[in-house]
Amino acid sequence: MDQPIIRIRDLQKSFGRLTVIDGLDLDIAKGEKLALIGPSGSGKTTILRILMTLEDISGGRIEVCGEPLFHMSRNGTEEPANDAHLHRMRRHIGMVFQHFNLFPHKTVLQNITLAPVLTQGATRADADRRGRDLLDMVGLADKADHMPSQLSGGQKQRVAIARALALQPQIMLFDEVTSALDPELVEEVLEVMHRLARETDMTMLLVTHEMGFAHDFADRVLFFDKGRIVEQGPPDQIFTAPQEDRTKSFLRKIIAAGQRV
Ligand SMILES: Nc1ncnc2c1ncn2[C@@H]1O[C@H](COP(=O)(O)OP(=O)(O)OP(=O)(O)O)[C@@H](O)[C@H]1O
Repeated sequence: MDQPIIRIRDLQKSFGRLTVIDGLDLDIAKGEKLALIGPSGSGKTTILRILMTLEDISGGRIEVCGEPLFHMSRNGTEEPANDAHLHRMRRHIGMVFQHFNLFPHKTVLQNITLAPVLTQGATRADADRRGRDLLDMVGLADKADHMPSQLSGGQKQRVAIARALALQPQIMLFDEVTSALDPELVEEVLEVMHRLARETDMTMLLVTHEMGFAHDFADRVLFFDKGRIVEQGPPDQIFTAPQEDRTKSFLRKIIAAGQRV
């Protein structure tokens, strides 16, 4: 692998006495599409939140685009060096959450243009133009002037994706983006993510309980359990010929519950 866009070494994360990430090593290549799967509580979301600097770390090292994400502070904890460093690092990464977190009193277009204008100094005209292009890309060109309350859950999530893309990140993190949606709205969101995966060279990390989607979407699937990567490989290998007992038993339960893998 050339210089990885994300490099994680011996990452540790505890909440009090609970160890959630336990010595994680991971290199992610630029443009790679990764799916993180595994039982509830295995630490998948925590990894995304750490990369987004929404959580600090208990030990180890993370580099994003060749730069450390955290520095050891004087009191011995790892944290972003200062606001300027944090701001610079956050520009690399966008995240879409399970709950869309749109600003309820802003229009759809304003939701998308607010951050580029406020944090990246974009002109209103440029932000509007790009915002409308992104709405077109997620199939919501006609909803620019609607309020979030007028949208379905699937539409809200597509706005949230457009909003994250408006900051032009190199890396996008998707945390269970369809799990709060009614089943009939899931497909429209997955379709947008498929298109992003196929048509852009963005690096994408997806935490999901939808194994069929992970299979179709990812270049590499990581199976997590208890804060460690138990097994990883191309989707065909993980889903049709898993090697580890814990992966096999996890997938057996998923299949028994009627899910496509
Ligand atoms: N802020 C927090 N304080 C204390 N414990 C936390 C906190 N955030 C997460 N945890 C715990 O860390 C563990 C890992 O949580 P995490 O959300 O990363 O798992 P996950 O694999 O994403 O699970 P799921 O698939 O259910 O989303 C869980 O036991 C969770 O309860």
